[in-house]
Amino acid sequence: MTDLQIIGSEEWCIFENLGIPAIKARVDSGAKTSSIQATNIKVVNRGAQEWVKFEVNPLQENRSITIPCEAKLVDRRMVKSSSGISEERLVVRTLVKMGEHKFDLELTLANRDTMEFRMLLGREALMDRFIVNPAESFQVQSFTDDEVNKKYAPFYKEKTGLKIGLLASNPNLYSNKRIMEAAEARGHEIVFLNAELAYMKLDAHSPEIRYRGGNILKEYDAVIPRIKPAVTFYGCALIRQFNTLGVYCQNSAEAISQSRDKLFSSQLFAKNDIHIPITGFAKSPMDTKDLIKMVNGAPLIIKLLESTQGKGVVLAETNKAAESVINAFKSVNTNILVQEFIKEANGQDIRCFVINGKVVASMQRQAEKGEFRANIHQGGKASIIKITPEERKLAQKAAKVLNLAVAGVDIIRSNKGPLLLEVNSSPGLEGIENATGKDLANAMIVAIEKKLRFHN
Ligand SMILES: Nc1ncnc2c1ncn2[C@@H]1O[C@H](COP(=O)(O)OP(=O)(O)OP(=O)(O)O)[C@@H](O)[C@H]1O
Ligand SMILES: [Mg+2]
Ligand SMILES: [Mg+2]
Repeated sequence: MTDLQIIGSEEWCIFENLGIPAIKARVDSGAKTSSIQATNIKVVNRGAQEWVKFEVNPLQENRSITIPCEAKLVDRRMVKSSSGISEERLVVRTLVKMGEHKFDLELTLANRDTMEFRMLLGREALMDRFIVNPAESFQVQSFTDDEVNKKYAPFYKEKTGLKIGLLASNPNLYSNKRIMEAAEARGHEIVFLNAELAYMKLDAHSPEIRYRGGNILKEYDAVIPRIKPAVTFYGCALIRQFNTLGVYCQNSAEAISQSRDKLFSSQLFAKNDIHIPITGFAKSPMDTKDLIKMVNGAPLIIKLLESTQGKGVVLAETNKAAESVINAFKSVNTNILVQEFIKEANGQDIRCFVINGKVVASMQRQAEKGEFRANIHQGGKASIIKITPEERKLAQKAAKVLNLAVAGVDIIRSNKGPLLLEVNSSPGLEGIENATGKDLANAMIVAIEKKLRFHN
């Protein structure tokens, strides 16, 4: 017993094989296995042996130093988190150095829980080596702040770009992948933020945004909101919070929420002398007949107030059909608008991509045979189109009225001239980049640089 070394409640560990020069561990005899905070965990096969690639932020309250690590995978274990949910944790084995002691250590990769300490040293590591004196710290070896800083000096990246957050839901979407790619290519740091995993502290003195696990999101220069319709309400609250924290948001919460409300945005367009197809809206089914007459009768279009990808857009061919569809929606308290059908468009519409007030790309969409909706999701085919100066002006004005820095503006060609159909605040990139060959993701990042007067 007597030749066991005494250790304190916190100690420095060195992992030469992982490339971690020093990491402070909480000695935790309550835990069997040791654990380390790890993100971006990936299992890779090397012959018969499985390895794990992961990243460690070894310093407390410092996410700017990230060390990419690799170690042998030795086990997968189910652990119960404090909230009672079981999840799989990977266990790796690697060499640790603590003062004169060098030994193989099993480490659980803890990817989610908030860890004040980036590492816990459990019983297995202590057994037959150390005796814990919880009243003391750094009994094995101790480093001054200066020494720690020196060890980490090579890891400090010189900050050359902006720090951008992509506030969205699915990192695998074409548009999101392209935006991440474009920001990185221009030398910025971009972080994918799942809107539903962020939460806020509302406080006059120290407002915050935190992320699942407890990290505080700070030092962001800009946020690109790509909020899906299902999370508009919460996403916009987050954007306002980023704004409060002084972060530039490429589209504002106000602009996004008003563009999502087809009735409200139609009112804004009408008020600003932007031509739209004749549109009616009524609360009561008592007036349905007159509502139909008001938009010049069938065939007419019925639209759910909040819809995308053409899913909530219906063509009613006769007055009778229109009346029953309208009243059916009303009987389930669904808000709809009724609109004159632009037959002469022949299933075509025009999508203009507007950035900072300019149309930067445009395409024509042609509906599938037998379909009037030109949406790509409804089988529409895209092609390049040269828009008229009038259409360009219409698109730019619509984006301006809604105060959107990035907008997808849909226009339909009618006998009365171009009419505005709607404006999208998170226009998709795939269809229009493929059709036009333009790098719109790059244009979005350049637009942020311009707004922030950033020069590299
Ligand atoms: N009044 C109309 N007359 C003729 N065709 C129309 C009319 N309104 C819509 N369409 C067709 O239906 C498609 C879908 O309509 P709209 O863009 O209003 O709906 P959406 O579901 O919001 O689509 P998005 O995915 O573009 O947000 C349009 O792109 C157009 O091709
Ligand atoms: Mg829409
Ligand atoms: Mg549309």
